[in-house]
Amino acid sequence: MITSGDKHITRKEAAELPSAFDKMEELREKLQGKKPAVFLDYDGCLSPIVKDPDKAILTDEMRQVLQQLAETCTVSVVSGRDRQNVKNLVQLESLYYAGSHGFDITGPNGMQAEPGDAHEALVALDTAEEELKERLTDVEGALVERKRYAIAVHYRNVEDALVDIVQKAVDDIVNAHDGLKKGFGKKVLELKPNLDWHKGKAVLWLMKELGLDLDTTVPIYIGDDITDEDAFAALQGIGISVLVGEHDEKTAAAYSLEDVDEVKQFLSDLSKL
Ligand SMILES: O=P(O)(O)OC[C@H]1O[C@H](O[C@H]2O[C@H](CO)[C@@H](O)[C@H](O)[C@H]2O)[C@H](O)[C@@H](O)[C@@H]1O
Repeated sequence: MITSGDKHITRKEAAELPSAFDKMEELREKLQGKKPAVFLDYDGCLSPIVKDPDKAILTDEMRQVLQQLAETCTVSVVSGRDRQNVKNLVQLESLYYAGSHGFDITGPNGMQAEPGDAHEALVALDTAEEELKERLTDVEGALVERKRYAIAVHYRNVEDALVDIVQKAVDDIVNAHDGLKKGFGKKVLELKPNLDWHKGKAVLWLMKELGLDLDTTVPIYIGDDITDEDAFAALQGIGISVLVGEHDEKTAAAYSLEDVDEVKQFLSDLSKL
């Protein structure tokens, strides 16, 4: 039985985490007699962070590693991106995809679910999208990216002196819609449904839905961003969490990998365990 109830979460500085490669024996012991279920973030984990979100392409080598892994265990991509967008980037039918930070999930055999009950937020998201585009039309470099159940407002390509304008627009618009809340990421602000749902809940939901019991399965989550912390926290004490690189806050992950190349090597090693 998996629950996501309140539990004490330990957080560390990213620099304190041991490399997953240095702890392969420990990981092997955790997996003894059990199967992994692998949950992966996309940007910064499967594909490097780049200036243009449309250019965050998955390499053929990474696709091949994911394909091989999916032949040995359940693999899911849990992303802040739109679910269909991230599926188009990965292009593997055998994987599960949780998009919009876990609000929108599909998988093999026709699985389709919106377990966070975000449907009612669609009207507020539609209105906010229009308002943001209007407010930011003259801010060079600002990009409004609509996902089914979230809006990303990117400021990576906005000059420092203008970032305040982006932040103020997001604050004003999120405050005008009770049904929405603000989230943070790498050079991005997000407007999301104001609901108690996140990547961690989506991972636990998928495990339950797929009958992945902790007696037989070890969940492994790999991600690089603040939104992945909800999944690291959900798996603390019951699974294996790996932070890729670092972000601005302390982490609930237990192991680290440096970059996308290390993720690829780790996943390849995992499929051979
Ligand atoms: O949960 P993820 O799969 O990691 O998605 C998080 C956000 O990723 C994308 O934005 C980030 O990556 C872009 C491409 O490297 C980069 O340009 C941007 O600055 C990053 O914030 C994506 O565009 C967002 O929708 C996701 O929420």
